[in-house]
Amino acid sequence: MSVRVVARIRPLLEKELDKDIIVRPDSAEPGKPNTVIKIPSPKNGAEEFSFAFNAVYDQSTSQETLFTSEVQPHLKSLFQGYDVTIFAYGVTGTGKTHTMRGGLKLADRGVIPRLLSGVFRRGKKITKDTEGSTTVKVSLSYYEIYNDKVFDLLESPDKRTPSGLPLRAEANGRTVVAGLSERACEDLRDFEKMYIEANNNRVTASTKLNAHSSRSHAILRVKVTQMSEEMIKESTVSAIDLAGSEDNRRTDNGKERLVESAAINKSLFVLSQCIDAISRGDKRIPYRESKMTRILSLGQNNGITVMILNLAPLRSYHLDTLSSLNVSSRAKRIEVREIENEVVFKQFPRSFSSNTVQRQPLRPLANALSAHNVHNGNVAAKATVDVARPIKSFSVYTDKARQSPAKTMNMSTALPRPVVSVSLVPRPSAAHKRPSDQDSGIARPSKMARPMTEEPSITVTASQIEAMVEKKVGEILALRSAAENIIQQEQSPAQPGIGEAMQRRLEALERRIESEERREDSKSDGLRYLLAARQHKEKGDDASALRAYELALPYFPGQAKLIGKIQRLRNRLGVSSEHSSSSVMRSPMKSPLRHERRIRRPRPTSHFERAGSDQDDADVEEELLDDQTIRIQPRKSRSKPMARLLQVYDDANETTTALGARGFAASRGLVGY
Ligand SMILES: Nc1ncnc2c1ncn2[C@@H]1O[C@H](COP(=O)(O)OP(=O)(O)OP(=O)(O)O)[C@@H](O)[C@H]1O
Repeated sequence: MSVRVVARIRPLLEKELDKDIIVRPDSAEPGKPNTVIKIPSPKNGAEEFSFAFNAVYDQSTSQETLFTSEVQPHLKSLFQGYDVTIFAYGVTGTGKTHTMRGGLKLADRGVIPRLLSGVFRRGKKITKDTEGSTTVKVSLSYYEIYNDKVFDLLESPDKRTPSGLPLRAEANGRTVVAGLSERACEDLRDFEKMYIEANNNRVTASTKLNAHSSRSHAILRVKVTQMSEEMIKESTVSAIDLAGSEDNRRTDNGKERLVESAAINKSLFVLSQCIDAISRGDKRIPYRESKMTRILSLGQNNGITVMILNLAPLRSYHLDTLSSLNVSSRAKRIEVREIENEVVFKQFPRSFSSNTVQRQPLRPLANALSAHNVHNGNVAAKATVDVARPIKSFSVYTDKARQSPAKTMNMSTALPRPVVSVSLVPRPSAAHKRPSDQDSGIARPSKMARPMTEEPSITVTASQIEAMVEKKVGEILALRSAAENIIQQEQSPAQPGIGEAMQRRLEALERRIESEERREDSKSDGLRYLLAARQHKEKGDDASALRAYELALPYFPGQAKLIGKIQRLRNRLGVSSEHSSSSVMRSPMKSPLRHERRIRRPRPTSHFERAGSDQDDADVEEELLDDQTIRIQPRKSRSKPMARLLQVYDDANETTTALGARGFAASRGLVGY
């Protein structure tokens, strides 16, 4: 299943005028719900761009409507064992926090409090329906990523260390925050108290564009654990309120806000690079370039992902809006594997005589091998993870390629699914499927054990199944006992305290690595933008080059030549500094990730020289790069003149229009991050 991307247009705020509205919702066919956003071309007002989404919500959409349409349907999936991720994306001041958190009044409550209310309600119902034999526990963790550092929002700010909490990759491929607190939450009242307190710990500040601007990405993780005598099922819903990208010429940000802004913009820039890379099918996705993308792991995370694109309808947001429309319309092509977390069975049957009916299902065993989500207490499953580390996989297809699901990469197709399968995990019913999937009539791409191509028909006799089950159970029990032995050895009284001391040393080492990585990162980020800018310039994409230079500026504050170069580019593009191209015209096909690739290797000598005023520009980079002790040789000649064309993507019609870069960029371009 691909990431579901929906757009929400916020209403006008005080002092905003109807006449300035340029974003409008539309439907793909008359009489159908809105799924298209239309926005004029910045170059030619008579021309309109269309961007198609899974759903579009207009200014009048209430918090309740958004929740019942986009979030509530996934509650059922959550309790079936799927992980769910919901995140709000958009420019500063477009309504992300309003959407996710909302106001205090009942009608204004956003996605998060409604989600929790739904979780508690459903949990209670399950306990009631099973007459108490299944209990549901809810626990929360809540943290922010501020200036690329992770801070626990459930801890008071005075407990924060300057370097924040480290990230750790788990054997199953997930990235987790080490040392994050997790609080049990009994009911909605309990949650609200915790949530309000935690939000007071979040960094917000007033900017010119938003009186209560979030200066951090906030991630709430709600873990739902269902327990009965036989099994433990765990699943997580993550609700993420991203900080908004911002144009610092419009924010009037001072020094502190500028540093925050650079961190926000950088992480969103990396997010757009990841989206680009995934939608192109690149092997390397630059998740590691920022903490936010590591945690979000878009396209790597299993389960269900919903991206809510928040939009302001106004002309003053024109380029930023185009930018986020471009990024998010590509995000909807990202394929995520929708697989259930495996159930952890508390006991395996002791014997498997032919009249034993309750055989452990083949599916959970297969899932245990893939170990997507392993309950802490299950040693056997943990050991299995270590043995067979799952392959991180994601699948990508373009909208057009939907008809050919065979293109989708899914490692799970390697597992043949027997015709007979006994599972305690209910398979989602048709009612569970998303409306978009039902409408389209397109077969939903794979769950873990669901082959994409036609299922091979395997005839398996009852005794064969029994033998298979017995073999698998034997393997798992052997692994479990091996793992238990290891743990016993580690806990042996002959070596008191070794585990703890070792743990402390490992954590200290990890913190050191993290802080060194961070130092390196901040040094290299500026250089990376510079090089990206240079590559855009070489391709004749001045608007993107300008954007990258602007992103580089906070890393080289007051650098006169860099400022001069930005000014020259602005003049050349006819962009005023007031509304400069904080967003940069870039086609969905043109990705800054390409910079990523080249950035790491110094370019060959023949790539770095240009005549006229461009030579000055080359000097700036070289000077700055020299400062950072990285030498890049001047380019002698330019072998291939680059076509100065920009592709503008019309997602609804799936067409691209080529525009002259200079001409188009002169009216300011689209797509930054
Ligand atoms: N759907 C809506 N209905 C009413 N008011 C809204 C809506 N969306 C946003 N607003 C208002 O718009 C303003 C900006 O919204 P909000 O703070 O949620 O933006 P944001 O995208 O989270 O910004 P930032 O990225 O700076 O944190 C707030 O005053 C908020 O109440």
